[in-house]
Amino acid sequence: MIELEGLTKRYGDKLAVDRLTFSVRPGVITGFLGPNGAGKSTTMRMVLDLDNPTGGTVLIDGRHYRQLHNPLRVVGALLDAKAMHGGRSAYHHLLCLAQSNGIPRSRVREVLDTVGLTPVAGKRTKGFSLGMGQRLGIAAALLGDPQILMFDEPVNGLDPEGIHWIRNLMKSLAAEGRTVFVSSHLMSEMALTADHLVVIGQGRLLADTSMSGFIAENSRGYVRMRSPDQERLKDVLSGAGITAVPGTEGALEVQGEDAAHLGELAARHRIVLHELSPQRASLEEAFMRLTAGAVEYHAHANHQPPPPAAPGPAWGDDWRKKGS
Ligand SMILES: Nc1ncnc2c1ncn2[C@@H]1O[C@H](COP(=O)(O)OP(=O)(O)OP(=O)(O)O)[C@@H](O)[C@H]1O
Repeated sequence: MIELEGLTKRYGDKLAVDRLTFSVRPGVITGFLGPNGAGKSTTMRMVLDLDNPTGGTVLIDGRHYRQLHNPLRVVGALLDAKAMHGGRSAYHHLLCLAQSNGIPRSRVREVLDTVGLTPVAGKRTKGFSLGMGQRLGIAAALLGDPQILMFDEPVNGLDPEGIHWIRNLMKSLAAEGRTVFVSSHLMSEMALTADHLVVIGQGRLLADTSMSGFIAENSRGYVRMRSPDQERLKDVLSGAGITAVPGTEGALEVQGEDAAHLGELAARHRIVLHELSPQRASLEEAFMRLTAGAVEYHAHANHQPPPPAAPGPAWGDDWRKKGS
C-alpha cells in the first residue's frame, strides 16, 4: 500500500505536485494518468525518496522509504529505463544490484528469464534497444521480489508485442496480490490495463475512481441528428420534453433517447433528417475533457479538430474532486 497525504513539490515558482492525497491499494493495477508535465514522475520520485517533498507525506506500508531496511525487497520501480551503466552486461548490471542489496545471486537468472532477456544476458546494455532496456529495468524492479511495484510510462516506445507482454506481466503481478502503480498519459492504454484510476493535471488530483465506474460514466451513448430544418427539429424535440445540445457541424446531440424513437418522432412531424446516428464518446475524449484546463503544453496545429463537444455540461464533472 502506498499512501500520499497532502504531498506537494515546488521547484522555484513551479508547483509540480499540489497537495496530492490518495492511496494505492494491493491486488489491483492503479493507473496514474495525466497529460505531459502533470507531475506523475515527480510524485513517483518522491515515493522513492529521490526528491524531497516541499510538504505532505508519502508512506510505503506505513513507513517512509528511508525507514525501509531493505528497500528493493519492499518496492521495485522502473522510472528511467536508460539509467544503467552501458558498459556492463545485463547479467552484471543485475548482479551488482543484487549484491549491494543482499539479494541471492540465483534471483538474477530468474528475473532475466521472467523478462525474456536470458539469450542476451551476457551482452553490454549500451547495445540494447529501447524495448530491451525497458525489460531490463523491469527485471531490476522485480529483483527483490517486492510486494509493491511502480512503473513510469513502461510502454513508451515499445512495439505491440512488448506492450502486450508488459500488460500481462502487470496483471499477473496484481493477481498475486501485489500493489501495482503505473503511470501513463494515454487513457486508451489505461482502459486496457488498470482496475483503478488516479488522474492528475498540473499537479492536482482530478479523479480517484474505479476504471469500471469511469467507463460506465464516460462512455455513455448519444444520438447525433442533422436536418435541413434544424430549428423546427429542435422545437419538436423540445415539445416532446427531449433536451438536445448543439454538436459539431451544426448537428444536435441527444442523450438518453433511442435513435429509432427520435427518427419516428421526426417522421411524424415530416422533418427530413440528413443524419441520425448513435454515437459513443471515447474514453480518450472523456480524459481530454477532464484535463482540458490542466494541459501544460498545447500544440498550435490549426488542422487538428478540437475534441467533440460533450452532450450535456456534466460529463466528466462527477470525477472532478470537490475543491480542485
Ligand atoms: N528538477 C526539476 N526542476 C524544475 N522543474 C521540474 C523538475 N522536474 C520536473 N519539473 C517540472 O515539474 C512539472 C511536472 O513534471 P513531471 O516530469 O513530474 O511531469 P509528468 O507528469 O511526469 O510529465 P511527462 O508525462 O511529460 O513525463 C513540469 O512542469 C516539469 O517541467
